[in-house]
Amino acid sequence: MASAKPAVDYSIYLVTGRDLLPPGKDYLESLEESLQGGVTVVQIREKTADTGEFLEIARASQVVCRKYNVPILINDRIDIALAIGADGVHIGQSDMPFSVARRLLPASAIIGVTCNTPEHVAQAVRDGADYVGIGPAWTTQTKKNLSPVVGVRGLKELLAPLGTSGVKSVAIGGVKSTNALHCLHGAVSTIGHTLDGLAVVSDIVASPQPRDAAKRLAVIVQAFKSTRFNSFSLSHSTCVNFRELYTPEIIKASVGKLLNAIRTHAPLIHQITNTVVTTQSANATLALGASPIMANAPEEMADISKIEGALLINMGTVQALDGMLEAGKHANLNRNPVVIDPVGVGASQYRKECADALLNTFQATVIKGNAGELATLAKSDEVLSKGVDSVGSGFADPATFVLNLARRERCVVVLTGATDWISDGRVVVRLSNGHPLLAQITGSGCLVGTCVASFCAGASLVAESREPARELAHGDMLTAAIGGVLALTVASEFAAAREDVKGSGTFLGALIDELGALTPEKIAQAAKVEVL
Ligand SMILES: Cc1ncc(COP(=O)(O)OP(=O)(O)O)c(N)n1
Ligand SMILES: Cc1ncsc1CCOP(=O)(O)O
Repeated sequence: MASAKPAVDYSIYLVTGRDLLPPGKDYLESLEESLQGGVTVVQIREKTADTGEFLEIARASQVVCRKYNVPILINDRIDIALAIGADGVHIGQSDMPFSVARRLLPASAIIGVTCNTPEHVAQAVRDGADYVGIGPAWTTQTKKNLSPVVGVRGLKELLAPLGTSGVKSVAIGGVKSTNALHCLHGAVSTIGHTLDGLAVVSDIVASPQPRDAAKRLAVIVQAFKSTRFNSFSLSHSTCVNFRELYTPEIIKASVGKLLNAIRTHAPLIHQITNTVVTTQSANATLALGASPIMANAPEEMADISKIEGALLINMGTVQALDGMLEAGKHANLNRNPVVIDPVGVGASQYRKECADALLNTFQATVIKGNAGELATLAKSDEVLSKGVDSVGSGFADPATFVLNLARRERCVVVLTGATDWISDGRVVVRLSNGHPLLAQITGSGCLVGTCVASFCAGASLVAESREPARELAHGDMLTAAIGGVLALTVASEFAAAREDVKGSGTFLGALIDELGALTPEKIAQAAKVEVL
């Protein structure tokens, strides 16, 4: 074993699995190709080999790893690690206790520990582990007796106990190039702790081209790591003064540009929405200048999400959860923004489970809801719901609430009500437009979701940077969310002021008309925007 602790780059952590090799693919050839593709650390995991065979495989693998100067770790077997002088070991919760492994191994040995709960992580930190393998992030066929899936949002909870310990972390379980960016972006603790890498078996080993498979992952991890603001951590506000970037004047001007972009490009707004508001949502989309498509079948999601636009998932009548999950995954893959409207999420346990499934399966760009809905998502009992409505006067401190929820869910949060509150985890904006008649029509909140999705598509179309390896959605989604809310609330004021509006029935028609008649100038004149 080497004398000094090797510096390990955990970015692309390959765990071997010979059973998964494609027919005809040689193990060592696959390993070497994956190293050429950018694997930065290798763990030899042999669940079926006897000791002699394991030793032979480990030795042969070490020769290949040394050629690329990549550290080699051994799964479970301290004896094999000692025998070949490996760089370290990976141990699970039911393997050799950490203290014994530490005693048996040289001081220079890297020891990594599997952690499935925050308590496991806290213990690994106390023990002095070098890194933790946290997960399972998703379900996988690769490991028997898999622990319960924690999901991307669970990874974030597992990162929290690492604190300032310096212990490194990799996510494991179902990690693939198709979900890698979601995993990295979503798994950031509230104090800004990010993953150090991704641990992968099948996405590389089962590939006939492991070099390409490793490269795909490496590009994503490197791009994520090089992003200056890859987390919603407090440190942001010390680097950039966001309140200078987002003044009310700048916001109003940017919203106008997004409205023009929608009108010019008519982006596709894919909406999986409830049966109550489908027609009015489609009409509102058309009025704004975008192009609606209402499509629920999982089979069509891959095709629909290839067209540039945005996705709205409205949980008002959850009839198509499979379609919603599939649509969200494909939207992330194609870098289309995703707006989630968790309508009535507090009304039933089923809806709560659906919302969890959605938020763990793909990364939302914007979550929009009333106080009761967002309180349910945040697991707060400060505001209660009755059906799809919020009960009571709302949060005592809505600004802090939206800021924290945005940081927790790693997206823009829109809290609707008489006053609307919007945050991306860095800036909080208060909007004070709207009219009481909005409360007299069904689905006015759903229309906000439609407008926000349309503006997100507009923001994506005019985005200055388009880096698919680094961004799950291109463009300024904070401004987009503000634009969507302003469009509906400002239009509602114009509609309510019309002489032909006699009540809620005529108001709805006038509202659609006024959405169609909105201009950047009208929005800029009427918008009541405060940046807090
Ligand atoms: C990086 C990494 N994380 C977790 C595991 C799982 O290890 P363990 O819990 O010991 O289960 P087996 O791998 O032995 O099935 C891992 N191997 N690597
Ligand atoms: C070893 C291990 N530990 C938790 S999940 C897992 C297997 C991960 O394999 P894959 O990357 O193919 O999902």
